Amino acid sequence: MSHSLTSTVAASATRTPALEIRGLGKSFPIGGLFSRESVRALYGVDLTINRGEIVALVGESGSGKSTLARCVARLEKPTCGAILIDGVDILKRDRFQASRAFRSQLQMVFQDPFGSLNPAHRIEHFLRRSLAIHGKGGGSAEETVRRLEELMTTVGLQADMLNSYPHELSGGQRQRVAIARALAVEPQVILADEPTSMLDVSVRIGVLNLMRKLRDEQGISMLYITHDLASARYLADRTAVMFAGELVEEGESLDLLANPAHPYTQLLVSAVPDPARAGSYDPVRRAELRQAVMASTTCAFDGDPNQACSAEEPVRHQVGDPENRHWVRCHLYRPWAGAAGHALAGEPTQSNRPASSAQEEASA
Ligand SMILES: Nc1ncnc2c1ncn2[C@@H]1O[C@H](COP(=O)(O)OP(=O)(O)OP(=O)(O)O)[C@@H](O)[C@H]1O
Repeated sequence: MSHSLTSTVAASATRTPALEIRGLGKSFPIGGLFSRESVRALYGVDLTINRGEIVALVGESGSGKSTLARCVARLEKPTCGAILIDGVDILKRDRFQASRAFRSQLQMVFQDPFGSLNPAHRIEHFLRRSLAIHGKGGGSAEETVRRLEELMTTVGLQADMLNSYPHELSGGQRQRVAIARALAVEPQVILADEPTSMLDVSVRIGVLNLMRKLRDEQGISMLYITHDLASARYLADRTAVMFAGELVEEGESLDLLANPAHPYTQLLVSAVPDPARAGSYDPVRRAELRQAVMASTTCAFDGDPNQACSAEEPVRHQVGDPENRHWVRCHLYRPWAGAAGHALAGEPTQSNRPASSAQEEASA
């Protein structure tokens, strides 16, 4: 898809998939040359990002977010699964590494705006190179210059900064250059791996607003990887939660973060101070919650983070209104425990358990 930087594309996300991840798995061999041991970093990941949609992938350190990003970016070879862009499985099309055609569909913005720009070159060099490699510079020298300036304006930078070196720019400005470099290629999907985590809090919001603008005005889809739930709520249409290499919950961001159903999501949410929720950050409650989760013997929280739910894998349960496309995979989930469906809510009593739940269970 090609889009002019000045054109305005419909703001609302369509339900047409831009990026589909199906059954993605990745194991890393460990223990040396003759070892057969491996660590499972990803398992059975299914995730769809529609056109003009931002999906946040959240999880704590080690949950597998970066491995997923690296597999999707073709920097790592998945053990199994499929990755489709516009319905075409790129793992089959680009057998060993990312092709130029693939790079023109999907671009990455990395965490470190300092490391991703070679200090020896002026900003103009990075953008001009992207335009040239992907043939997006236009026919004439004037057109290329116009395009360079347009890119700078789009990301909120002065055109005369094209002559600057990376060290002359602030972290936020450098991240904007990294985004401009990705935009130069006119990608359908941007994969942003913790793009604001190394930036000052004061400039983070500007970068998030820029990403929003690109979605709303150009219909670009984004996979936004972060451990910051507040920014996921602010930016992403939907949020998916990753725990020990598996997606355990997904839904519209506002609904999911207001009504977390998986104990892991509840732990993440409980760690975010929120003045809107009275007493939201209660360290005692959080400690109790973590203890309850860890004491459970029926799911991955039972001590071995690489172990799937002990006896059998949990299936997906719809949470609340189907319109919110909110689901959870957890044996502890009790649909009858109320709208929030909190996984750690106790067993239902005769009085709070709807007849329909009992019937559903009986007929299952
Ligand atoms: N090259 C590798 N070799 C062996 N194990 C790896 C390798 N890369 C990742 N892992 C393991 O895979 C799991 C997921 O790691 P990953 O870096 O994807 O997590 P993450 O959620 O991105 O964490 P962070 O936010 O700290 O980057 C971890 O247990 C990690 O130790």
